[in-house]
Amino acid sequence: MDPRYDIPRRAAGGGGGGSANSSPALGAQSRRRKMPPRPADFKLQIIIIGSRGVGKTSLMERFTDDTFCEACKSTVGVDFKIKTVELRGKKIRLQIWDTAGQERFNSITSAYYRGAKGIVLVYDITKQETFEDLPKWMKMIDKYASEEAELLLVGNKLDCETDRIISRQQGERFASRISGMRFCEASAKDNFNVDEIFLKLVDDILSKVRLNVPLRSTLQNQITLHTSACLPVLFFF
Ligand SMILES: Nc1nc2c(ncn2[C@@H]2O[C@H](COP(=O)(O)OP(=O)(O)OP(=O)(O)O)[C@@H](O)[C@H]2O)c(=O)[nH]1
Repeated sequence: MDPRYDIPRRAAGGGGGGSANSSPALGAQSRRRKMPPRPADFKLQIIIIGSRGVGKTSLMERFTDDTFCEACKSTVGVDFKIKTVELRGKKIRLQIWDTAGQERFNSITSAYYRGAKGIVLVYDITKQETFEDLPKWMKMIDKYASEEAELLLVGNKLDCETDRIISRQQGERFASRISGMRFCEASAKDNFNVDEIFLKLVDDILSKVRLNVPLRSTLQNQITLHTSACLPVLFFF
């Protein structure tokens, strides 16, 4: 067995003694395997913010790994995951920053706002205080984020409809008062609207940048990390 290719050696030599180059079959195989993955066309950062326990980590992990944790540990400082998506025929590498909801980490998390091209602000539809905290998060955005950043308000835990405290209309009304802010409800647990949140945000970022300056000069070379997966595009907005 050739340890490099996991291919039985006899496939290379046609009965023994032949070199790898003498077999068209292995030649094609090895060429295929050596092909480096197509590099991302664009790279951009998205930050997820919101009060403690609203489901920021859960939304990120559902999107990047399609997993859900019933009893996650609270995030300390910041964490991130990478996911590569295909959109408008382009390969886009997303670096998603998951921030701690606890106020004591604000001095750490605020440092990550500046580089974000998209901001996902999350509240829990079953917890009044997480909705009341939204103006506080908007102040953080005004203070630390780029004015160009795309904003998306997410009411999470839609699967808990019977415990709902914040109506959809309240969420929509809050978002409508902020210029350019989109709104949706989602469930990390049920995997409802999760891909759509991130893909729509990326699509909005791409549209906006395209109107102003060439994408490559603004979005490329911000980060260089490994690739994980590709997704189809499904919009609900
Ligand atoms: N029912 C339900 N529970 C959820 C959902 N999303 C998250 N949770 C639960 O809510 C709790 C908090 O989720 P996290 O993802 O850790 O919340 P967070 O916003 O990252 O919390 P911090 O890191 O403390 O800021 C966990 O027990 C999750 O299982 C959801 O869509 N539905």
